[in-house]
Amino acid sequence: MVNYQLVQDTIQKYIQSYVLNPTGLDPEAAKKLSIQLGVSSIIVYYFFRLFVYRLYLDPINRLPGPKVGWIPFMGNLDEIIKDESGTPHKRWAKLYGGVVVYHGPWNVPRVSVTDHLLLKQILTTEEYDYIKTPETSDFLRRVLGNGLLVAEGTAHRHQRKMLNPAFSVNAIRSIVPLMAKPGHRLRDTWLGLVNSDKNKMHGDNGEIYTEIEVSTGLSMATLDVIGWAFGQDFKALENHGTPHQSKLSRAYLDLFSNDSSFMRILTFIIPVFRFLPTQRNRDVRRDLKWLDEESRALVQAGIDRAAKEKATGVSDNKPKDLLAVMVDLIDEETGEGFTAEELRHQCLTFLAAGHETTSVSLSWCLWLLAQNQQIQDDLREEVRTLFQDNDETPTYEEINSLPLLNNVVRETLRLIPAVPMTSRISRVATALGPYAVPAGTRIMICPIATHHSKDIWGEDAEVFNPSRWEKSEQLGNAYQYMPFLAGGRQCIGYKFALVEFKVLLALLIRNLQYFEKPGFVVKKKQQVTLRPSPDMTLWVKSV
Ligand code: HEM
Repeated sequence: MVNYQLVQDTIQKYIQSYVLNPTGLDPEAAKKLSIQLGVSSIIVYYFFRLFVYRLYLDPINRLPGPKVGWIPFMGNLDEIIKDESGTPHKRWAKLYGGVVVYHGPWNVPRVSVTDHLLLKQILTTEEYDYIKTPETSDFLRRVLGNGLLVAEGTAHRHQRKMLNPAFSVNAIRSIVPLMAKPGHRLRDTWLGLVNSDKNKMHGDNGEIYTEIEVSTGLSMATLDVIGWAFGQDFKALENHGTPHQSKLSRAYLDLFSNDSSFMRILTFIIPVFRFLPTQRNRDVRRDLKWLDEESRALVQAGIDRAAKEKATGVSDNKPKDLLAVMVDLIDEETGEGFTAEELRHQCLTFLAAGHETTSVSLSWCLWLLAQNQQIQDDLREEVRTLFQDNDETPTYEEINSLPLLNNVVRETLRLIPAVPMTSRISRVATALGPYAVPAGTRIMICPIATHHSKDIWGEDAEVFNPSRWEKSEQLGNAYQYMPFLAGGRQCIGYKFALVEFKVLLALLIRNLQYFEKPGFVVKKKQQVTLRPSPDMTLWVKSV
């Protein structure tokens, strides 16, 4: 046990013999002086560390990059907050090249990489020398569980190898019919609104339109798709706004809401603020509790279903859902499958990573089509060929056979990638081109910057032009076009997402026409994904 009296006596003895006796100060003045000295040393230390070292002495500053902004200790945050997500990074890439240093909160240096060869090095050749930043992983782990998205090193390699079969073409082919169900529901909901007297608006041309906030419906529909993929009908869309709405959909709606309050920005700069007893923090804790409860029930139901089907032999000829495949996965090395708790974490990962990304992409896609009526008409015509005999449940092959649908999806993900930026931290000292990069350096990977580069895509790089993909063999390589990232951590669900995107879009475009709402100004806000802010609202007519 610490003897505090002894510690205090010893300190006093030292102050007496080394400070008071030589200087002749009385104890009160000495106390004041030592407090002053202590405080000024702390200020000098932090000034040196956060300002002098991070901006001038850290060797990383040899890389080219912009000067810091006017907010003290906040690096280039003024530019980052003022502009849309990725815009400063695009500008810096153009001004300074494919590898740029800028500074984040507390002047922490960040290296933005847009050069495709260096991206290949980071994402593939030296993949495991770069890990996700601990703050991002800690934040994501709270919502997504301890699954594939936040795993690192051998744990990641192991989980990825085990989970790959669940996302194979064969596995996805069998769930395509399930993906169509939420699409039918959402289309019918919107058609119902259009055919009702609600939300009617008069256009300048004398026509009558229905105003629909599309983001929420799309979010509920994509959550339902993942629900079906896990063998359950979440009824997120059906029960939205009713007392029967599930805790799962309420939690996700709240967690992914467009909350850009001052407190949220402060929490981003000072992470411990998330422990303050604010209403927002209380809501987040409640949402996480709900996710925990619901994911437990979901996984247990999947395990019970699999056991029952095995016992009765029913499963043999039936296509398996994603959860059933995951329940059956066996690690070749250990002969073990996932435990219920591991399955729960992976499910939480797929639920969150899978539904939000696809729903924001669909929101942006409808908005782009609303601005490009000719492309929208052409797409509708193409899609109608698929639904000629009124069978609205396309197969995997059918949905992938439509060239314009394919190009519209690719182009939407190029122009407005749902994940415009992601970050890594170098685990070991390395070199990026001619520049030495110390261990612990933050690396920003900005697909949006390469996606908008005129050098790669030509003068119309920032224009929605699906026809550019007709000559796709001449277009950007895997490290220039990367809505799903590239390398060993490329989105495991990308085939699932592309098919889901196409199925939902085809169903939603068949009988509905989308228009921009006059005067509606929408911003692209990055809250993990690039969300429309405010929620996307369009004018709609039936056709
Ligand atoms: C349009 C839809 C989607 C987009 C744009 C997208 C994009 C991405 C991106 C950029 C990453 C890499 C993040 C990083 O490492 O920093 C990623 C990872 C991941 N995505 Fe997706 N995603 C989509 C849909 C889905 C779906 C439908 C699922 C699952 C059902 C899914 C599951 C995952 C998982 C588990 C990871 C982590 C992979 C790993 O680290 O090995 N995503 N996604």
